[in-house]
Amino acid sequence: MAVAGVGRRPALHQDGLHDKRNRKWFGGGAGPRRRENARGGAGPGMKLGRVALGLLLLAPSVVRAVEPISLGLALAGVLTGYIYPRLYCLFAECCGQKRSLSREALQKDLDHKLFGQHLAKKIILNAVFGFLSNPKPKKPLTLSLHGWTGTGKNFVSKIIAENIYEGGLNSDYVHLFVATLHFPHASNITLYKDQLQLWIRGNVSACARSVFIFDEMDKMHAGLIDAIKPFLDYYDLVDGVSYQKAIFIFLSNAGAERITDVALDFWRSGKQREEIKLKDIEHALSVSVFNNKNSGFWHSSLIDRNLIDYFVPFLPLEYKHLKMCIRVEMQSRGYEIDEDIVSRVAEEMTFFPKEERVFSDKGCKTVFTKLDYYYDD
Ligand SMILES: Nc1ncnc2c1ncn2[C@@H]1O[C@H](COP(=O)(O)OP(=O)(O)OP(=O)(O)O)[C@@H](O)[C@H]1O
Repeated sequence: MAVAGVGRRPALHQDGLHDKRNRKWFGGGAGPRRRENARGGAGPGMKLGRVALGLLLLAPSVVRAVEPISLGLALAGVLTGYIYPRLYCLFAECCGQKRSLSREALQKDLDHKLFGQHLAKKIILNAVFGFLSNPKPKKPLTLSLHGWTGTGKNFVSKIIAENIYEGGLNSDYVHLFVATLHFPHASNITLYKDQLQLWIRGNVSACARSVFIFDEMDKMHAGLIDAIKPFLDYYDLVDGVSYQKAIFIFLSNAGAERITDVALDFWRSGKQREEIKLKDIEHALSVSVFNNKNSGFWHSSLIDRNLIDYFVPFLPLEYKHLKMCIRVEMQSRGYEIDEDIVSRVAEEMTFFPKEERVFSDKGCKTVFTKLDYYYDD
């Protein structure tokens, strides 16, 4: 993943006004890197190719009139501008979708890897695949993932990224903003707003199918995220750029209490958590996020104007889910699954509410480090 301001950075497209503006990125040292050309996008090479192709298709009499050198040049144009980018994209990552993108692959990943999140699975599968299959979306896809720590929000973002781009989180077209890292100082909010707009504009200009992930939304200064409102709205173009194919994912712990209350009510009344429906949570979640000063969305116009497509609840994880996470980790380290160790690691975790001990305090986070204790050879 291109972590904004750290390591590989999102590209800043420089044209006109933006080229002359201050390009220093406050949140993380050096400024964003410029991408010269979006591979696979309709760059100048592709346009040249199309023009050349058009020339070749002209009436034979015209073609006959063209001397061999011009014809050769036109052919070269076709090769370099039209065929080469396509050949290139067979071997390297290009802006756009993964070649093998399929609903089945995304579903398989979610079914096999993500535990205890039936609502998130269903929403994400339908929302992401529906959006990617739509050749002309009216607005970018915006998903706001909410839930307790360690319940899989970052994990799902990774699965989404991997299903869109071969490089997953390491793709040049996937960008991560971390509130405490990139927007640490409340006094710089005006500057951050400018930077954020420039950065997103630059990357979407270079690749329409860019993915932006905003982690720690609950630590984002109120009002900052509203800077990107014009990009999330139903506009065909904003200053000549279309944002309609981009994907924005917001991650937050805000609203976790509300989600937990619903999950606990179901548990106490003896119902299966899988019986929880989106309608049991979604509205209350959006209202609570809107009214929460520490949500990053406090009185945000993104919610007010209905620009968030889905509020995705992540349910708190239970003992059985921790065991599933531990088994996966054992397998990935090449160990035989030892059910005795699985139970011992899971029992070391703390659970809430105090009396009933239903949900893991830290979700699946830290189970992996606890496992080290049993394999310290
Ligand atoms: N529901 C889940 N199913 C499978 N694995 C999970 C799940 N939740 C968490 N994990 C595992 O725990 C790790 C940490 O979870 P993750 O970073 O996704 O939590 P998070 O919800 O983003 O937490 P935070 O709110 O603290 O950022 C993941 O990389 C994954 O290995």
